[in-house]
Amino acid sequence: MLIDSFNRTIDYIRVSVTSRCNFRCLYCMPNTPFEWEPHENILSYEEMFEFLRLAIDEGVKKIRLTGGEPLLRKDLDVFVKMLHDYKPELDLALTTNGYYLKEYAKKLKKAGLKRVNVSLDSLKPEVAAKIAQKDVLNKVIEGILEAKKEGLLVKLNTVVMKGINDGEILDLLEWAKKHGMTIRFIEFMENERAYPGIKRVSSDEILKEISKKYNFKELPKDNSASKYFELEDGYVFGIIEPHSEDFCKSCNRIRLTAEGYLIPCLFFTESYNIKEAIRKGDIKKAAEILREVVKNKPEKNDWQEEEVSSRAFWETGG
Ligand SMILES: Nc1nc2c(ncn2[C@@H]2O[C@H](COP(=O)(O)OP(=O)(O)OP(=O)(O)O)[C@@H](O)[C@H]2O)c(=O)[nH]1
Ligand SMILES: C[S@@+](CC[C@H](N)C(=O)[O-])C[C@H]1O[C@@H](n2cnc3c(N)ncnc32)[C@H](O)[C@@H]1O
Ligand code: SF4
Ligand code: SF4
Repeated sequence: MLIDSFNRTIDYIRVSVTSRCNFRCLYCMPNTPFEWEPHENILSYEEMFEFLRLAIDEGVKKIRLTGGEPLLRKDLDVFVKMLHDYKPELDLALTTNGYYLKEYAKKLKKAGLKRVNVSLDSLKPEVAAKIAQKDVLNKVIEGILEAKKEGLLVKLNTVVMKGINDGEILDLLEWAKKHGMTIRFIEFMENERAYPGIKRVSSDEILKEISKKYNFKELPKDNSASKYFELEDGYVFGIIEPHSEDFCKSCNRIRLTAEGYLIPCLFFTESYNIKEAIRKGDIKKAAEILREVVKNKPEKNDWQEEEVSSRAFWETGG
């Protein structure tokens, strides 16, 4: 079992399979990064699997594939199948911008993927295009509906930004409700790479907007990043509020990047690399690094102190 210095059990790994993306979201990667890692620096699926097998044997129960845009990496379904076949009861999930989901949903489901979380920031084509800096809405919606049709459990993620999509909170909630999907509204996490003009909408403001039309009650919190709320008719939505004081108390996760960096926390730049150990077949060393990362997880992020992170979301996978 992996337990950190604050007695939190770490049983969730988010794996960024590629840093590349076909969107340029204002809150994440508004500009194309200076240069991409050369191919030889990227872990192969087999190398990632070697490490993840070790982590699973140490108690990891949930693996989420993310990016950049994970569906840009070839044969993602093959990787999903490797993980699923190793431990079918894994909570195996994907976070995607949805653009290529229509094509991939069936294959991913067949390979053993259970869940998919899709970013949906607006229902207005021109607003979605402003945020992603590309005309994306139709393809994203088609992808979401196809994933649902294939029997994947679908959640929606919305980063709420002042003056951009904060007028659509109720519309997005009602769209998600109509389609039987949970939506989570995310507080923008201030980041040096984001477009400078982006302003966060707080969880209180989001809840206030929803309360204009609905009564709801907060549900007991588990170790998910999200708080969940239930409307009177039983529909459940979520809020992800990393600026709140108790957000990190239930942290159960670390991150692995495509270049082999293990990252103790989304906010900080600290990282450790397992590539050399894995390429040498030195599993003992990789296990030592994994324990070191868990031991060095910080108690909490610095968004709570109104600081700005310099860690790129597209590398860590969010
Ligand atoms: N600050 C912070 N944000 C996180 C963390 N984990 C996820 N998020 C953010 O929460 C949002 C939703 O993340 P997802 O990729 O859907 O993953 P998840 O919330 O773990 O998904 P579920 O397993 O369905 O609960 C994204 O904006 C992530 O960047 C975390 O450990 N810290
Ligand atoms: C980095 S993306 C990678 C996966 C995929 N490309 C996507 O957009 O879903 C993972 C998550 O990070 C979120 N994210 C990126 N930058 C963020 C920021 N500055 N604040 C809050 N959430 C952010 C996205 O909304 C998405 O839910
Ligand atoms: S949030 Fe996802 S889709 Fe948007 S730029 Fe970042 S990695 Fe790409
Ligand atoms: S910000 Fe860091 S410590 Fe807090 S929940 Fe996220 S990864 Fe964990």
